Amino acid sequence: MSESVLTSTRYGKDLVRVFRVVRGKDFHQVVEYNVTVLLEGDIETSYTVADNSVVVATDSIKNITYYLAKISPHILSPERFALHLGTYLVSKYAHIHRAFVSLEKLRWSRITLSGNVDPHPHSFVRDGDDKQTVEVEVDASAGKDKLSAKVTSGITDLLVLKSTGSAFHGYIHDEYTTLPEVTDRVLSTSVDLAYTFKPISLSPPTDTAKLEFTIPEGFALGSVWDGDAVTIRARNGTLDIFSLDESASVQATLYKMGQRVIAENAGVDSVTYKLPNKHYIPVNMNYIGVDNTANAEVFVPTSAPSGLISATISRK
Ligand SMILES: O=c1[nH]c(=O)c2[nH]c(=O)[nH]c2[nH]1
Repeated sequence: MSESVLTSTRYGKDLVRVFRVVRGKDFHQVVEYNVTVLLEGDIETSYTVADNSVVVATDSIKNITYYLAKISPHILSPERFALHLGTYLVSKYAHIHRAFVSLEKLRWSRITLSGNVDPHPHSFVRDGDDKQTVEVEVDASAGKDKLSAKVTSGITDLLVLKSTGSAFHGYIHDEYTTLPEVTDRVLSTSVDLAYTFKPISLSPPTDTAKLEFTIPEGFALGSVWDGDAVTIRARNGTLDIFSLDESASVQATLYKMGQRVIAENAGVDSVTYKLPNKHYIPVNMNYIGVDNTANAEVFVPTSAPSGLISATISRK
């Protein structure tokens, strides 16, 4: 026993599902999040000597998440809601020094009815499996009045495919090579990208009971760090490059996507892409005397194994 030592601790609530409606006069706005909240602080004794007096129950962490979803003016912005929740937790509990809030925002887009141009005021459709992601770390270890935060946001599960405009040749040929070189192929990937904003300092709540909280100026709507605007630009830029690039490889296309995110978003320091190469393999029909190679039309979609190409592109 004496040869072991507790070297890190972190705990909290995972998979908190929360939906919020904001009722305006003419329009409703809705958000659905999957939230994870983890805490670090002076909690070692709960592990080492079963001291529960230092434990904010994970059930209470869940309740705080719902309560903030009810009262936070920042609920519609995943970055700002996560910052509010993290800031609240480290401010309320003296012995909690860091809060890690991760959330996924599911797509609910307004329905436009047939024959109408205006979107419906309170009906929505899940128009894609891709999710907006946010990871916020609120750090109070330098003092409760000196809060700082790191914010990483992104997109995951954005499934794309192009039926031409992609080649792959010139790679190493040796005794292990079976892959034929191609000047035209189907390219498909499920885009996962995450961009890191410049670090920010936060104003702690002036009154934790009233939950007054000042959002850092950078994350105000319309600023270069406005999370929703960055997400829309990153999504559109990624889809543009994917469609327009005459792809020499997933690697080369990925790099162009990353350059575009850095160029278009002054508040972003770096962006990491993870792109699985979801292979579509032409079916060999030689056995029946049919050529399905040069202008292949029939493919086997394969989910495994897949290539996995990743890189981080940073501001110089
Ligand atoms: O774009 C690609 N990059 C690779 O590294 C690779 N490797 C492979 O087998 N096919 C591909 N395609």
